[in-house]
Order: sequence, then structure tokens, then C-alpha cells
Amino acid sequence: GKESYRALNGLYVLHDELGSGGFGKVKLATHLLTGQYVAIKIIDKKKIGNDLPRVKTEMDALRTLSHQNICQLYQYIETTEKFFIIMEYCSGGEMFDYIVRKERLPEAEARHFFRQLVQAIAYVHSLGYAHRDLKPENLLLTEELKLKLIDFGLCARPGGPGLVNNKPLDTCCGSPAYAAPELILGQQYLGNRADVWSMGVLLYALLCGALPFEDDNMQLLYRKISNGRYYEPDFLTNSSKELLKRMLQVDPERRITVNELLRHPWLNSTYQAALKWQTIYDKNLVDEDVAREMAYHYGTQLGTMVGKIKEWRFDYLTATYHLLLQLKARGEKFALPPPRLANNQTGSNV
Ligand SMILES: Cn1cc(Br)cc1C(=O)Nc1[nH]nc2c1CN(C(=O)N[C@H](CN1CCCC1)c1ccccc1)C21CC1
Repeated sequence: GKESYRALNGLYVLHDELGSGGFGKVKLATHLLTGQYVAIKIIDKKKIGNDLPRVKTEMDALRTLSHQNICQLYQYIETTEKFFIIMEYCSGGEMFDYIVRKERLPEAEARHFFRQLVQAIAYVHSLGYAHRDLKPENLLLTEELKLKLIDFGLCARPGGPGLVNNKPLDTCCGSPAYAAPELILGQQYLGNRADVWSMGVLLYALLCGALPFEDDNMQLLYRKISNGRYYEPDFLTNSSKELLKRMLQVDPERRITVNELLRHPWLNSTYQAALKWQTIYDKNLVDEDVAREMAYHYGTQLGTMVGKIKEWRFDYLTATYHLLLQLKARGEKFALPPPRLANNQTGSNV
């Protein structure tokens, strides 16, 4: 009910629902201080019950991960009944819907998106994480058709059990159609290599508009995945076929690694720039124009504001910083209202 959104009062105004998943919903909202759209994931604690660790897993990952191809966490509010996870709004919707609408993508367009996915995953793996639930529904698009990775609820933490894991599929990982053979067989597996298999399934979906392994019967689906044989449509180029073959290798030892992917000719043909997989954001570097505008609004010294921003507390201040930075990156001017008058001063607008 509305009353339990009290935690957002004065900070955000909620609009329509963007999606609802197993344990929560996402609503479009406006960040009042900047007037910018955000997406708020609202999770009801009662409804998720013993899935609570997944929320914590996602929050730990999102606090650490900051990358141009990962949907940015802005703020995190926990109340007795709910979690409010305030994140970057991607107005291009899900990659899943984009592929369905276009049926399948020409090789050049598939490459445009796949490069960004490889950049995101190379960055995630470089920090010791594995996503483990890669599928088109977890890839969002921005207005400018940039790709943003979401849903780290199943990711494996650095050094945690997740990196080498032998929990059977249903308990730990998402959609079977994208799951690597070693994962569905409940064998020991490396999260990184399982992610590469899922990316292969995704690349096939981008290029062919269908799934390489599909069956309504779960047992038959598992058999198809562990056999690793799939149909190669004629319209696939030889280089696409070769790359898919390297990614959809049943034996994880023979499967291409992310580092080899970064250098693979299919990804680099027709592009001058090599893949920039490192993050463009530096947590120790605060944008001075943004910090100055915030210092003005909050009535603090610039240095004090820079220090506050660097705490990265994922509070309203962190959200304001990211949203102003986004406005600046889009070349739009940004200004915050002047400081609020202290209540002992008179003024026309109080
Ligand atoms: C669908 N859509 C259409 C337009 Br236009 C924008 C969107 C949209 O969802 N944009 C968007 N921006 N930022 C986000 C979203 C969706 N979104 C999401 O986190 N969406 C996921 C979608 N998952 C894919 C598989 C299961 C659920 C979600 C997770 C839990 C509950 C509901 C939705 C975030 C917050 C990160």
C-alpha cells in the first residue's frame, strides 16, 4: 500500500510499474532534487522469505561494481517491511523485447551489443565475481542503445563458495536454457566459464532470434545442452559460426575464455578501438563541477562536499551525484536549487 512508501517521501515520486519479478517490482520514479528519472526496485521482505540472501548478494555486488555497461546503484533504503533499491533508469527496455521486435539482429548490430556485454563481464570477472544468470531479460538498453547488465542476485562473490560451486541448478541459478552443461549436471564448475557459455547462448539469440537449446521437457532440454549440438542457420557467417562453436563448448576446459574473447577477431572486426573493458569511473575521482553544484546547494565548502561524496554511502547524496554526473555526461546543464533558507531568516519564497 501507499503508506509503506513513506521512506521515499520528499526524496522520490513514484510513477508506473516497469516490471515485476519473482520477488518484487520495479517502478519508474523521479529523483526530486534533480528531476531525473530513476528505477526503484521494491522488495517486500515478507514475500522473499528465505531468498533474503539473494538481496544481500546483489547489494554487496552492486556496491562494488561501477561500470559503463552495468546498471548503476544510486541509493539503498531498508525499512522494516521493504528494501528500496534505487537504480539507473534504462529507457530502452529489455534486450529480450528488442530482439523479439527485430526478430534477429544483423551481425554488425549484434556485435555492437555483444562487445558491451563482453566488456561488462570482463570487468565483473576482474573483480572476482561471476554473474551466473546471463539472459536477454537481464540486459537493459538506454535511449542511446547502450547495454546495461542487471540482476546480480545470483552472482558468485569473490572467494565465496559461488566461484567453484556444485549446487544443483534449481537452488542456485536461473534459467536452464542459458545454463552451461557442467552447471546443470551439478558438477564442480567455475562461474567465469559458465558465464561464457551463457554469453554464447545470448550471442546465438542475438544472431538467430532463437535459442540454440530449447525443449519444453526439462530432461530433453538438459540432454540437448549436455550434447552441445545446435542448429546453424545458413545466414550465419563463418566467423560467427566459429565464435559460437568456441563459446558453446560443452567441455569448460576447451571453451574460449573472456580474455581470449576480448581479442577475438569477430568482436574486433570493423572496430578501430579495442574493447575498453575497464571501468571509466574512478571512486577516488570526484567530478569537481558536480561537487561544486552540490556544495552550493548544501551550503558546504567544496572540499567538504568532495569528502562526503567519496564516502559512497549510497544515500540521497550518492544518488544526486550520479544523476548530476549523468546530466553533465549528456552535455546538459545542471543546477540545483539554492540552499534552503534557515528558518530564522525571512525570504519571499519560504
Ligand atoms: C521494461 N522497461 C521498459 C522500459 Br521503456 C524501461 C524498462 C525497464 O525496466 N527499465 C529499467 N531501468 N532500470 C531498471 C529497469 C528494470 N530493472 C530491473 O531490475 N528489472 C528486473 C527484470 N528482471 C529480468 C528477469 C526477471 C526480472 C526486475 C527485477 C525484480 C523485479 C522486477 C524486475 C532496473 C532496476 C534495474
